[in-house]
Amino acid sequence: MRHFDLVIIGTGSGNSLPDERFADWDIAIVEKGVFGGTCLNVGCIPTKMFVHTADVASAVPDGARLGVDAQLTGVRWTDVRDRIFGRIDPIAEGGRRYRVEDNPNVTVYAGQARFVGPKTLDTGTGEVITADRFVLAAGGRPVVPDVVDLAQVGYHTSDTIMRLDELPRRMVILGSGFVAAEFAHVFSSFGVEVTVVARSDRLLRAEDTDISTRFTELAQQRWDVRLRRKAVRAERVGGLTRLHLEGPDGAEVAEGEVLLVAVGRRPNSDLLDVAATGVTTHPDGRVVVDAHQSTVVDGIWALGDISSPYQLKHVANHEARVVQHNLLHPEAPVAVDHRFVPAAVFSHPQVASVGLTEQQAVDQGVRYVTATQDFAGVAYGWALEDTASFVKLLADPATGHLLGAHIIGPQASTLIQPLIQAMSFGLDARSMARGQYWIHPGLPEAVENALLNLPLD
Ligand SMILES: Cc1cc2nc3c(=O)[nH]c(=O)nc-3n(C[C@H](O)[C@H](O)[C@H](O)COP(=O)(O)OP(=O)(O)OC[C@H]3O[C@@H](n4cnc5c(N)ncnc54)[C@H](O)[C@@H]3O)c2cc1C
Ligand SMILES: NC(=O)c1ccc[n+]([C@@H]2O[C@H](COP(=O)([O-])OP(=O)(O)OC[C@H]3O[C@@H](n4cnc5c(N)ncnc54)[C@H](O)[C@@H]3O)[C@@H](O)[C@H]2O)c1
Repeated sequence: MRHFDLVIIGTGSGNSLPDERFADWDIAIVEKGVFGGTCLNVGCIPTKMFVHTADVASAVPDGARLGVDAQLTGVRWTDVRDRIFGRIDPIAEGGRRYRVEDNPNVTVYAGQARFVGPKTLDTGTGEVITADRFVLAAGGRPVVPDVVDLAQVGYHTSDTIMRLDELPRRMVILGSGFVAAEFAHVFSSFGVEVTVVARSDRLLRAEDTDISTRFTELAQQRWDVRLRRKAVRAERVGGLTRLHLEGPDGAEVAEGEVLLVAVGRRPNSDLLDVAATGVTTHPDGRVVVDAHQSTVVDGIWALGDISSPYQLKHVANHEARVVQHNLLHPEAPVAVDHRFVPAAVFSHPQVASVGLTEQQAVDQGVRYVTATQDFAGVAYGWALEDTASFVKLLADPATGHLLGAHIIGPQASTLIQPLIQAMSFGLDARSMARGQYWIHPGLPEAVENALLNLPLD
């Protein structure tokens, strides 16, 4: 049985670990799919390439509002798809080739790994290996809900929906989180009639209530949004998938040529059988790690979606940097920093957030004040003829330190960055607002005004 210094399972953020500092380590990498993981192949990167294309398409009919009459004459779906994956697929293959051909100290196993004993791994290639150290970076996978006949009828997840052969006329999306909001924007902008089926009474309900309420109102203008619905059964009739729902008005059906299931993701710890090596998991399947990303087993670390409370690439990358340091410097380990984790939903409109929502501040009994600023109240908002977008801040009234920031509107994912910076470096709201110039008449003036609106002590 071959023994390694280090085995890395998963080539998403895990693939960034071995650099020149590991040149004299004997390393195995096990990957069951293509190199690069979720973000590169089926996540952040292709979705945002589709989202930008959707933004361009949806701007055409939107022009009429401003006096620009233009017509969208078509979206060449297969050209869009092939442009995007024509760029991504070679990167994934290049990543694999780099490890296989250019890293003499790295052995790549192309198989689905599974622990079969303490620090003993079946690589899924017919070879079982052992190692002093393991890094579990095997990510997660889409949850498939318990809906009668769903498996027989067939469905897409975010893993497959971007590779469709043709655009459907209608699409049903089950779920109301990040994936649902982004793909509803993409496909509706391309001319597909989208029905979004949500269990809750709001889309993006994990966001601050003011934000998710506004997002839901706007979504209802673009998509057929069914709230408080439970999907109970699926059937396929005459080329259509029919999703049978139960809701406040009784039984009903949502139907389309294509069904996208987007009800969350779960960690791959079960398929990896981490228990066989003594690694423990939370009830939701996340591997238990300490502040150093170390599992309960000495010499086994975990990072990213398999263990993190945040299923986000920037978090997986941060945790990978922590693990990398701790592998190299076990005598001086560093801790992970999850204090101010931001996220953005690249839908239409965009939503971005960091820190506490108002509901969390109430639940935690934190003393806070809030302020909002509509984009409509600043000059660039006039240029946009914006009526729906706003910035909402929460701050400690005594110190002026920001507790949370939430933005809905164009460029929300960019506008929020200085607020993340202020929170991360302890800059108070007044100093941030008045200690720097704000370019006039830029959209960040909405952030400036929100800061000034805070009723601090
Ligand atoms: C549609 C979509 C859009 C997203 N958009 C964003 C975004 O805009 N911004 C953002 O921050 N995050 C986004 N995310 C989340 C982000 O993609 C993940 O948080 C991130 O990729 C997690 O990285 P990871 O390294 O933990 O896991 P992954 O990237 O999932 O890597 C895990 C790897 O392990 C391999 N693997 C799994 N099990 C085994 C096994 N048993 N044996 C061998 N190999 C195995 C998998 O094949 C995979 O390559 C998105 C996710 C989805 C699904
Ligand atoms: N822009 C980004 O950063 C981005 C984009 C996409 C995905 N992601 C990451 O991937 C994760 C997974 O995305 P997601 O949208 O699948 O999950 P999600 O957790 O964002 O949303 C899932 C939604 O499905 C609902 N749901 C759960 N079970 C259901 C059921 N049986 N029927 C109907 N609805 C049900 C939940 O209430 C929730 O609203 C996200 O949490 C996020 O961390 C990030």
